[in-house]
Amino acid sequence: MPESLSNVDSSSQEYKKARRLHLKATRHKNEDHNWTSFRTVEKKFKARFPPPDLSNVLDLATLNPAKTNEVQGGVWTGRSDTVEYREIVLAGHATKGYTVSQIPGLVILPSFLSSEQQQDLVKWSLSEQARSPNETNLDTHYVLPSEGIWANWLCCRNDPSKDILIYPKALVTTSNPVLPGPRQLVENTPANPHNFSALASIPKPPQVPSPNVQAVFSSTLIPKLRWANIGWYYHWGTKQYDFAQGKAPIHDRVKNLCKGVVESIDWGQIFSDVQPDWGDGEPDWRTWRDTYEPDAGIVNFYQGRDTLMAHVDRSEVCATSPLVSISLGNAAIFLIGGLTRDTEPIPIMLRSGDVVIMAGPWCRRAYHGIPRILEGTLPSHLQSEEPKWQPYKDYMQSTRININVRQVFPKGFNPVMG
Ligand SMILES: O=C(O)CCC(=O)C(=O)O
Ligand SMILES: [Fe+2]
Repeated sequence: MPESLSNVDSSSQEYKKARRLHLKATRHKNEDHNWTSFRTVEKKFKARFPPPDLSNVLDLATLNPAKTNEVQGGVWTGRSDTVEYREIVLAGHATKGYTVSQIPGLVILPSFLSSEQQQDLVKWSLSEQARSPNETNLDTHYVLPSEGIWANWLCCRNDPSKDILIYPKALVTTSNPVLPGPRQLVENTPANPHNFSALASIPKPPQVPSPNVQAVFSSTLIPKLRWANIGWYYHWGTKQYDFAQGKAPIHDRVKNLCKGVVESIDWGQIFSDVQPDWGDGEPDWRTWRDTYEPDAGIVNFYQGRDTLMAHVDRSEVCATSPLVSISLGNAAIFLIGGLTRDTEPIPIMLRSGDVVIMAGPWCRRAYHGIPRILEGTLPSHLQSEEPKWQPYKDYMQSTRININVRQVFPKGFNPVMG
């Protein structure tokens, strides 16, 4: 058994069941799959049996003495010496940053957020962001309560007499074919300043509500929440922003946090020894302190077995501007590779409170994804017994939240006015 899995109990019923299922599922394993390098690594981390070996996973928490309990208390631990990286100093911040030589423009800030900030962002994601005027995956199929699905659930959790049924949209609109679930794999044209008005004019038909869903209580819907948009609305069918829908406000809490992250990094240090090809344009990192202004994003809500397949986020006109990605709750394996799926990705452990920044032309075009949420990794500070935290604690037991914030347009540019 690999060193990193020495805590797995191979005599347990659960392990034996996983082994039985694995043997059944791999009866035809000698067949030639023709997978890309990315797909092969994804498959490895997704596997329930044998559980993945994390000895090649970059886990920067192992460098931090303050994280010893969290790291050693869990089954899942990676290592700090799997790839070449450089430590960077963050202006005005006590924690450290790291840049990985193999992925120019990737910056990892382990434990950047305090326990209080993590709790606040979990609350914000559920109670403020996953409700109108923002869109969620549930809006396609359900007429959601105006106070939001989370507030509705909090209220009837203590008083079942307040439980109201949430009705399917198909009952109130004309019904049509059922669409596949969220985050379908659609190859889209990368946006840039020259083609964005052509992309903006591609028809963006509304998602069709399923005629097969039933009226339900909010407790049934909460575990089905998968995403909520931030700022500009995203059209999943075409994988382009739908500017005609306008823009939901982007909360100061998140905007200021992301601006603080970008300002704390000395980008000269990041791009001093690696010079990715900036194409026709000048390297714009010199101006990010003034020009970085997030205007879109998504909050991803992952349940235990959810994954996010290899993809590139290329719908933003600002193709090099930093993308700031915040991890909360259970830990995950993040894979990041190269400009095609044929580059073998490097696996990185992301824990609650970590922030990742993908910046510059190379990193912003690198394939990345989440093949695995690591069960049982909710840190103790998110398991507080404080009464008001109880609903969040319960929900977070099996959840990872990722707040993924982007800049679509140069600061001050309005696509409607031009
Ligand atoms: O969950 C993550 O850490 C990454 C999410 C992501 O890549 C995305 O939302 O585009
Ligand atoms: Fe992404």
